[in-house]
Amino acid sequence: MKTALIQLPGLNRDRDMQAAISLISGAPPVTVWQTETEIPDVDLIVIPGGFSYGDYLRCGAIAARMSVMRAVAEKAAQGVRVIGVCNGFQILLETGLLPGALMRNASLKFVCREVRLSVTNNQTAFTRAYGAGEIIRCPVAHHDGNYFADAETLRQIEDKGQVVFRYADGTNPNGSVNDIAGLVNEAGNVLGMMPHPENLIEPAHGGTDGRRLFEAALNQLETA
Ligand SMILES: NC(=O)CC[C@H](N)C(=O)O
Repeated sequence: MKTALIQLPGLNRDRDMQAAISLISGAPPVTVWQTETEIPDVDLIVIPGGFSYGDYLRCGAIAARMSVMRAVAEKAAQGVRVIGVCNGFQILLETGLLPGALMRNASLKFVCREVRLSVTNNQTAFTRAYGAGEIIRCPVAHHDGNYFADAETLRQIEDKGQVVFRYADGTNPNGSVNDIAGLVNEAGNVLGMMPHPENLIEPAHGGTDGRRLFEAALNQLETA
């Protein structure tokens, strides 16, 4: 499996994502700079977290207008898997590849802590290695993670099972509606999530709950 990592000024989780992909797939991702208009032939595209363009205007708003995101949208339409984590999730929402928006945390403070997630749909390409309703640990670090969607959109994504991760055990760190921590598009090949699974990959991280997400996305389950 080949992976492309989208790079923009201000992202700071690119090295963590690179390390996770390399460890799990055995090959480092190719880095694709924001001004590129084409993405090489890959099976997975990752958009890491951070602070693209300093979070000016709205988190992810400027990044979403860079040419590389048009290329990501084209690949997504062809069925290529896409994962956006934290700022990557914000960029996917601003690009329109996922529905809804991420507002300022309800506390109006940056939160950096570990939360618990329940896997509310384990029938996707990204979550199929988890049990249904399994509770996993995952770190978060953001100030704009408060997921919101209008009532009609919310009804649709809930009815279609697009919500794949919810904050569990009262650990919702940001006020997200319905405790939504991560969701997929209708086709199921684009995942956006606020928590950072790339930071819980090897025992030195204090746990490995994020590992199975990448193993599933990279089709590495049989060798796991
Ligand atoms: N770790 C991150 O990706 C941070 C995301 C975003 N810039 C925020 O603070 O909300």
